[in-house]
Amino acid sequence: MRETKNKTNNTSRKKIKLFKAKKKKGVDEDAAIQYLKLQYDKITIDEIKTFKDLPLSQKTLKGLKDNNYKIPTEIQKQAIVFALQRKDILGAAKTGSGKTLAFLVPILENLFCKKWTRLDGLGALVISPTRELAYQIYDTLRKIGFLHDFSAGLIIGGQNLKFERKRMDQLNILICTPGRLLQHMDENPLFDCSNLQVLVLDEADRCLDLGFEATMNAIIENLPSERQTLLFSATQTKSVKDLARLSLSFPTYVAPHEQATAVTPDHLQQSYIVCEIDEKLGILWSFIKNHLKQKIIVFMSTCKQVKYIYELFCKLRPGISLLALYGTLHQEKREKIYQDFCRKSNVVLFATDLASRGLDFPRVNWVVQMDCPEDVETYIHRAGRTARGIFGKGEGLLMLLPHEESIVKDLINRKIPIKKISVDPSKVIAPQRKIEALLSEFTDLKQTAQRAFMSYVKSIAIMKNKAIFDVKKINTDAFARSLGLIVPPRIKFLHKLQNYNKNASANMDDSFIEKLNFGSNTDVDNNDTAVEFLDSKVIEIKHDTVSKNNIKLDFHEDDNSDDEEFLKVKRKPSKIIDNNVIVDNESTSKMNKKKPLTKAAIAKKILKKKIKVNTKVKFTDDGEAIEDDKRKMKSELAKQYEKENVGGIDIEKAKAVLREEDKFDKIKFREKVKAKHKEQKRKLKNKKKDEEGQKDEFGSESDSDGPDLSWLPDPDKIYSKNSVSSDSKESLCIEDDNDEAIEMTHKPSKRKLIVSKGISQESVKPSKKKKIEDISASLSMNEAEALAIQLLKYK
Ligand SMILES: Nc1ncnc2c1ncn2[C@@H]1O[C@H](COP(=O)(O)OP(=O)(O)OP(=O)(O)O)[C@@H](O)[C@H]1O
Repeated sequence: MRETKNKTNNTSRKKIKLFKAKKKKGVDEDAAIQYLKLQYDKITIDEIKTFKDLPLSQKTLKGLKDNNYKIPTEIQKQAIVFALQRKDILGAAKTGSGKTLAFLVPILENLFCKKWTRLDGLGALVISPTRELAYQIYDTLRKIGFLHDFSAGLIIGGQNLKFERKRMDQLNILICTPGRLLQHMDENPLFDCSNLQVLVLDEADRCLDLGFEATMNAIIENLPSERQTLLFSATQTKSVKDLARLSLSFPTYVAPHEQATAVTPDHLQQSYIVCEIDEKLGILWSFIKNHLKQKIIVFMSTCKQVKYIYELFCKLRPGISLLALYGTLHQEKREKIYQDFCRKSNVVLFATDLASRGLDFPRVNWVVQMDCPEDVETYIHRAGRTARGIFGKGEGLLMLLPHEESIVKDLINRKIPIKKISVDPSKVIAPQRKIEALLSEFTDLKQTAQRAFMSYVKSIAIMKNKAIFDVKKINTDAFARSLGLIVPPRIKFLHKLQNYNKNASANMDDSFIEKLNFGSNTDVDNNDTAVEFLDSKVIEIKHDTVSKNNIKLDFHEDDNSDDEEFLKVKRKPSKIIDNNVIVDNESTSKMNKKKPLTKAAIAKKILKKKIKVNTKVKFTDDGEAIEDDKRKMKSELAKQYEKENVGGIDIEKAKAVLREEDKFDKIKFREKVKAKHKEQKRKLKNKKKDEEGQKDEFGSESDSDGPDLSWLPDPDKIYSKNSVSSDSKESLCIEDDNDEAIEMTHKPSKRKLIVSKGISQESVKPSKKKKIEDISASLSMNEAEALAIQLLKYK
């Protein structure tokens, strides 16, 4: 009993302990939240040395500590404090300064203090302009928020929409790209943002620019107005219009580096070179060959350029891993390339501006901007892929064409310390002959080169800053040759431009280019003459005009290497219609739409070229040509036309020939009809004759040639009524599942002779039948049997 008692006592004690612990936890949490909230207004930013000095939950602090985040960066200190005070924030800080944590920590704390649960739905929304950046943010959130009980989701294009759909109502924190988010808002009934507490736009200026305008407007419309809004970017928007779109009237502007001497990271060494367009490829090749132990990102203007340079360099084998990241790649490939670049060291990543914003590739040594960036902002983001974090170091190299050098002024005006350097010509090796040989060997590569050429020229033509980007100043022939194209692809709009130049000495203004058609078709002429197989000896490019004052670009080798890389940003290219008005892609694409290419138009094009159409000849097994009478021309005019025909079609003559041929066809048709009628008449006559012959001498019709069996008794009179006449085969029509009528022949079931005591019931008269039934009913079994035997004998 005692034992039992003891046992009981133990159990109850345990239970009490458990209960108490739970209650304590809840009480502790409430108390902690109360305490934290009280601290929010008492924080002095200057006194914050470590994350512990911030009023953050234990769960968040542990998450930060476990990931080695101990000392907050300037933007983190300021933004976290203001965000905890529930202010809207406009955050601007240098690239790589830790803006991601500056918004993720407040999100966690906000929801934690509100004791957010799964049942409360979506509490925070983070929008990123690219999939890779969204993935990166999600990854950081998972790392620092692993102790919290919130559910987080990554919603980006290229993923399984069905999978995302089902789980949408279970998410508390959503990291997404604008397009995919809007898709869920529009189509997914489980998407509910009515309870949203925090909205974050990372790379806010990009999210709010023209490319995303319509999508973002639609998203913002659907969000509750009562929310906290945090905007972050290294190149923050201060546009009143943008802020009004987000209903931000008095956001707190947090820009810890505003007074800094440079807007770019302190340990980023930046330089630029000026070269001719046909020297670029050789310089890039030489640069890579001189930095085989480094991690490098090379930015180019278009996807097609990236594709070509990547494929070409892979074939040229520089002796370092090569990767390419651009938007037209499949999502899975993009993810793999991103991961590969993060993991690898000694690697070159060729990328478009998709990879220019936000991506945090570890230990990148060099950022090379092979093409002039669209604007200063793009330059800052591209260059910012290196020298990241507190101790990050890196170098940036910008390649400019002589007429693009004016951008340097803009860079310097925006506090970007950049120096001009020159290339040591003895170190530049352009594998020109090798490239040409490769292009003549691989047709696909040549086509890729042509596309790269076209896409670059077009990208320059549609740039809005005409003071820097001038398509007329590009030596397209030299550029094509440098890509390995011996015959430069013909670009229609450039041709028009040249003709215009020749014919009119009038001033060439930008409006002319703007009027030209920049449809998506690349008007590449495929009439390149075959490239001769040349000796693949490497040619050295001599640079005679190296300025003595310029610092020499040191193509040193360095063992220090690391790698990572990433994605591309989808941007709707803007087009200038006049100098002040920029219109987005959608509207311009409508304007630039070419006439639809119909079959008739294609045919006309071909005919114009006087192509002689092949004739089809059929042969017998013995190899003799079978003449097709139908296709033979009959009229003299047609025969003469056939003889004369040298290609193409003389429409008028062809019409006359057809009219002549038509006469012969009509005669032939009449003859055919006559013959048909004759045949029908003959058949009718024969049928009549046959019918007459089938009648016997008594004039009766016989069904068959067999013996006359008419004397036999009618079987219907012998068999029962239930049985079916042997002559009658029923045809049934049954509709099957496919609504097709199936004809079924009904065979009667086996006939059963129903004979009552040997007498056919049909053969018995009804009055007699009644009598027999009466008699048999009154008799016993034995009597009935005896009667039946007698009757049989009698019969
Ligand atoms: N407090 C910190 N202590 C140490 N490292 C940090 C800290 N905060 C951020 N980092 C690291 O710095 C790097 C850059 O951070 P993050 O990507 O957030 O920069 P960013 O300001 O968003 O850059 P960008 O403007 O290019 O988007 C990351 O590798 C991150 O892990």
